[in-house]
Amino acid sequence: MIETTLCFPLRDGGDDGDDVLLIEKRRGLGEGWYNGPGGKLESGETPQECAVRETREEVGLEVRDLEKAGELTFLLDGEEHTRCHVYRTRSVTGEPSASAEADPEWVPVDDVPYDRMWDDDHLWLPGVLEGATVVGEFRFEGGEPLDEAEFVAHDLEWDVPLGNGS
Ligand SMILES: CNc1ncnc2c1ncn2[C@@H]1O[C@H](COP(=O)(O)OP(=O)(O)OP(=O)(O)O)[C@@H](O)[C@H]1O
Repeated sequence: MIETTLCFPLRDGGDDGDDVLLIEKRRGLGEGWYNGPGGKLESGETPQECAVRETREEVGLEVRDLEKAGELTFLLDGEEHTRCHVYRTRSVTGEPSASAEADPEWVPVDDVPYDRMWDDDHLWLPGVLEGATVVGEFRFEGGEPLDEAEFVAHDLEWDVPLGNGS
């Protein structure tokens, strides 16, 4: 089971509502799709530390005061494949810059390109960007790699207390 994180930095976008910092992933799992910055936990690291590090490494932003927004489990052919800790934050400093892994872009929350993201994202990300908390389970079938498997079922529970995600 792979343990991963996603971080969704938010800023006030003026009259058009909030913006969220998304990346277009340039390599690896989910290449070519939009997502938040994030990745796999390193040994000895808490999920929150991982989300901060991955955001710094992938897009050059410093994020603080992360709020735990979701706990997602992705199953592939009935086996737990990936657990993903989801965070959001409004404490963001710096200007986003591209890396080998990611092309960053501030996007209005109302214009998130769900048709260019993982098939499950449109089910949970809108709520997360509005401030809700979610626990979800998502079933994929068809073997590795996960990003070529078929999304077949899901189960979501909203407004679950999540603590703050050590
Ligand atoms: C199945 N539905 C899904 N929906 C939304 N997001 C998903 C996801 N499944 C994986 N993710 C995220 O995708 C990133 C993989 O990235 P990451 O771990 O960096 O993979 P990659 O193979 O590039 O690894 P290395 O760069 O070699 O470490 C990581 O944030 C992970 O949480």
